[in-house]
Amino acid sequence: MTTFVDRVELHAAAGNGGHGCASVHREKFKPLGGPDGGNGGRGGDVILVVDQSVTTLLEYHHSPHRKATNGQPGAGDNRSGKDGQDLVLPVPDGTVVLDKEGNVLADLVGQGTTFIAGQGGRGGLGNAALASARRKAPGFALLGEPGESRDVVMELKTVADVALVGYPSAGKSSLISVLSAAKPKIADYPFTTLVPNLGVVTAGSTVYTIADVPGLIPGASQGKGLGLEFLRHVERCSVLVHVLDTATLESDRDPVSDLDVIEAELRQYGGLDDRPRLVVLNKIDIPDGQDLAEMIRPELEDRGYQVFEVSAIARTGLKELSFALAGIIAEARAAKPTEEATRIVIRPKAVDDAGFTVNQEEDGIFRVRGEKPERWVRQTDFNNDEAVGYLADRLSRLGVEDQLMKAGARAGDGVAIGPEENAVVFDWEPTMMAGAEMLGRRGEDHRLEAPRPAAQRRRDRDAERDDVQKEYDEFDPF
Ligand SMILES: Nc1nc2c(ncn2[C@@H]2O[C@H](COP(=O)(O)OP(=O)(O)OP(=O)(O)O)[C@@H](O)[C@H]2O)c(=O)[nH]1
Ligand SMILES: [Mg+2]
Repeated sequence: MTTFVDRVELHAAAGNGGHGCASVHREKFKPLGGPDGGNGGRGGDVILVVDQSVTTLLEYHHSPHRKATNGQPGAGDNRSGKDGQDLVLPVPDGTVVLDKEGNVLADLVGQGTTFIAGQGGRGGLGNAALASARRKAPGFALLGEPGESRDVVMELKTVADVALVGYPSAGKSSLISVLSAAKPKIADYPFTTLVPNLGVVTAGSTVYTIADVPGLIPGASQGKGLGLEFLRHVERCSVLVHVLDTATLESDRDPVSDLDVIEAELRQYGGLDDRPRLVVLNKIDIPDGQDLAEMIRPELEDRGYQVFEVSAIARTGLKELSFALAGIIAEARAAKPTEEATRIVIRPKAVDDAGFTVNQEEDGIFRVRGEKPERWVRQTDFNNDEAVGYLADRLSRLGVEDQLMKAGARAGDGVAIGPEENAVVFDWEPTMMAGAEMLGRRGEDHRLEAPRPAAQRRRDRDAERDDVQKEYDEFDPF
């Protein structure tokens, strides 16, 4: 039996960035030759790419954890670390990527369409790159950033040429099993098919795909039964085939009213009106079925349908059906102007790149959120005072200090940078951030210290800021 997995969870872990290197050039008779620590390499991305030769998500069902390689650390003598390798994961055409809450992140259609599921971490700058007029020989380097780790859900919206629609037990799965090499599960009770099956049919020189999906019942378009799940798959097919049961034992049904019910559901769902349709009358191996088929054929043809009488069990009428479908598909393909150009899906930016927010929380802590401040914190080696000072300069230049002050933060207040689960917490000292390791001064109450007059404080800060500003005008690594 072929297993068809159309919904999987993927845990994508991008590679970490390599750390920058802090090193001093050494040469005979030149004891202090200047900083020459190289930058760390970028961590590899985890990238999803549509590959039309891939038909299921089964592989990710079996091994859902995927990791790209890390960037290498920088080295002395200005040697940069090697970048990590991107991990390219092939996915079937029609894969929809969602987050855990069910929001669509990307809809991947067309060979080569890509989506970055996990972004590799940036490499840290080495001390050579961090040198500036003011900081001629930095004794520190930036850390590489951890790669992005993300859980996504991938769903397959079938991209088949033909969709078989009909009531449960009309014989859709049986039909696909005899038209193609697919071996779907077939049983004698409703809703056998829980996920779509995909079969490949060869008729003459035309090769096309046919999707077998869960049976429809009245109310499907409103989400009854597996209706919506099912209709999601039909959306992309270019031909619809009504599979009608000519031998149903349910007394209140007959093929023509079945057809009306299904058509009403399709109309309700919408967007499928332009798709060509044809009708298959199945189960004519049963004598009553054969009689009924002959009786209703004229009515269906009057409605404009091309009608095929078949038996999936006795395998009759199949050739005519598969060649008729091949004809319609060949025509549809010829009418399609050109192959859709490869579309690159660029992941939307999560937060405003330049911005950050400061909020005081219930416990009195001031929380700073924003891409840059959070990144800078990740890049900082808190065991190195100079690196911590550099971080303080960066934050001050971005205006984080100003905002903290506006939000009412006072010297000694707790400031957290980053999300709740993963933040770095400081005791705040204006224009000088101390690392968490320097928190030892318990018992001192900053509020008791005589504060500088506000105007003086501002002047001092501005003077310092100008200095920092100048340095940054001269050099900004990002
Ligand atoms: N006699 C006869 N029985 C058939 C024929 N085609 C299918 N059946 C039987 O009808 C039952 C349902 O067939 P399926 O192929 O599972 O029907 P389905 O349309 O896929 O059903 P769902 O997946 O529930 O929507 C099975 O017991 C089949 O053996 C046929 O041509 N003749
Ligand atoms: Mg079925």
